[in-house]
Amino acid sequence: MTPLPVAAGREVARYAWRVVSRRPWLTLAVAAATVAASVAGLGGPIAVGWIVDGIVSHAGARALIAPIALLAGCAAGGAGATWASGALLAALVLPPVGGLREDVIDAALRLPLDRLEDAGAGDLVSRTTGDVEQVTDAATGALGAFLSAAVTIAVTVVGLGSLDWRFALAGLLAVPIQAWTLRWYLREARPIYAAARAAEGARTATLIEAFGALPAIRALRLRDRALGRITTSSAAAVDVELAATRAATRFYGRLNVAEFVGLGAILLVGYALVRGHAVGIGAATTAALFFAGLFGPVNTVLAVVDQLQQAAAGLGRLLGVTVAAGPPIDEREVAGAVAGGELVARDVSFRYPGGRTVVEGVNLRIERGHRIAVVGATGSGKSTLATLIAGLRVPEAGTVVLGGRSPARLARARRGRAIAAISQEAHVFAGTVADNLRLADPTATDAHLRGCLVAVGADAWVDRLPEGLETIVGAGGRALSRHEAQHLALARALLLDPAFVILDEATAEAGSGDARILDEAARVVMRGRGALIIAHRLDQAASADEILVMSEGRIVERGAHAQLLAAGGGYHRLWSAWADGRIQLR
Ligand SMILES: Nc1ncnc2c1ncn2[C@@H]1O[C@H](COP(=O)(O)OP(=O)(O)OP(=O)(O)O)[C@@H](O)[C@H]1O
Repeated sequence: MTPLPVAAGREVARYAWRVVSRRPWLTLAVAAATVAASVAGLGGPIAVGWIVDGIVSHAGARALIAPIALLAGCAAGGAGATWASGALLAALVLPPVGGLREDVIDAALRLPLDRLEDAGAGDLVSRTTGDVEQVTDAATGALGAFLSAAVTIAVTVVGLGSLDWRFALAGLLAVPIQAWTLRWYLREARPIYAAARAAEGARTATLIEAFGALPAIRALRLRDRALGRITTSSAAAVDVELAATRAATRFYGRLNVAEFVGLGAILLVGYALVRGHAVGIGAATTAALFFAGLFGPVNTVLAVVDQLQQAAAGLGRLLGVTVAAGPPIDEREVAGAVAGGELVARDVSFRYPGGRTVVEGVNLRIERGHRIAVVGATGSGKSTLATLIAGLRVPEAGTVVLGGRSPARLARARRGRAIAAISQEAHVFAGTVADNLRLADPTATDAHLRGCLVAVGADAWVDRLPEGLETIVGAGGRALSRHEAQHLALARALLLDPAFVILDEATAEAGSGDARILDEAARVVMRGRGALIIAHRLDQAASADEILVMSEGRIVERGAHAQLLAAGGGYHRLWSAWADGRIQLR
């Protein structure tokens, strides 16, 4: 297994920059509100300093008016600014972050099938769940906390310096300890969090595998083995979590030492400055309170740095999928490629990771209006060839092109009208029958949908459904038979109106009523288009313009039905055996 790529730090920074630079005024407003909230936070210590000075100089009660007014003003202003900075930051970052999951799934759908298979479902699932949540949590909480704490620290250091530069210097004594602590923590934490994400991915993969194989696990009584694997992967994840907690505890312990050193230094400097009449007791009090007010923001910055780092790592994993998929291409490029005419495969070879070559040196040319059928024994590579021609997999050697573009590239179009592939597993999406059809064209009217169902002969059974087109089907709805699912997929392909169709369906027994209906529907879908049919029943191949006979990944014979029968070769033998019912292709 090769996990999907992770975007480099540069890509993550570029994404963050795109988010803030797209709305510069909003970004400036966030900065202004955050600074205002931090400045307002200094009002409390200053007011207390004034009160202390008033007490020391035996001033009357009137001396309290100014500090109380300052306190009230700063409290009201600070509350308003804090609210504004949170609301503005949310308006800035939440819309792009909110769309991340959809963007990643959209990108994953544009990736070649083998790339996704090689990465395993667990990788994509953990990215679209754990990583998206981490980034969203950071955007809604940690990012705001970090910004406001960082600005508060900067403003407070300036405030300390404005009282007396020696206060700022004393406060900065804590910085080397904090910096060292942070460096130590990040060095410790980074591999721990990377391991935690990996362990979580492995645990998800084990669970998905176990759920997927539930019937086999039951049938073969592999419960203990499956449970054992889940327990091992869970224990590994828990161990890493414990290591992370231990590191965090030591981290906070060391930060307490930094606070002690900094506050001690400020008090000592304050004592010396007051004795030397450089500052008043009020200013020294304000300085000590300023510094004590830094404990929270410093802890916040240092604590969320690590959450932000994890979120940045998660963002890297999410952007990695979009970078690997490349940007979506638009309909004009698809139309240009289709206008280019033929779908051509040259010397195409392919093997699954770690396996033998299953398609080798295949050449074929599909013109518009022509039908090519591929026949061969089970396992000869027909379905794999279909996915290569459809652009769902990328050849290991050789090329597949349509109008100068690779079908894999064209498959990145959101609604590619170049090539439609119908596989053996026609998936029924949860939703109404109409929803299932509209995946091909979201703007299609009900009349248009009905037209497609009538054309492929599926209108009769759809009309018999309790709510016709509006009947809920798929998971949680009415279950459709494989034949109905295939029929619906053919109607959807007709609605998509592609230039080429690749049909790889094997749902019905030869000679059955279902087979005749699906064959007729397939003929309607293929009409006027270029078509590649993976013939699981030889009668599907007989009327094709050209038949390719595949054996162990190679095309060993090619020609029209009559021509191949007359040649008396492999196709002749296959046909005779099939017609006698001695063999059954899949
Ligand atoms: N996803 C996969 N990963 C690894 N090997 C695969 C995969 N799919 C197919 N194969 C192997 O590739 C070879 C060709 O399979 P393919 O499905 O293309 O043949 P086929 O002629 O279409 O067979 P069938 O008619 O049974 O579908 C087989 O040996 C098969 O086991």
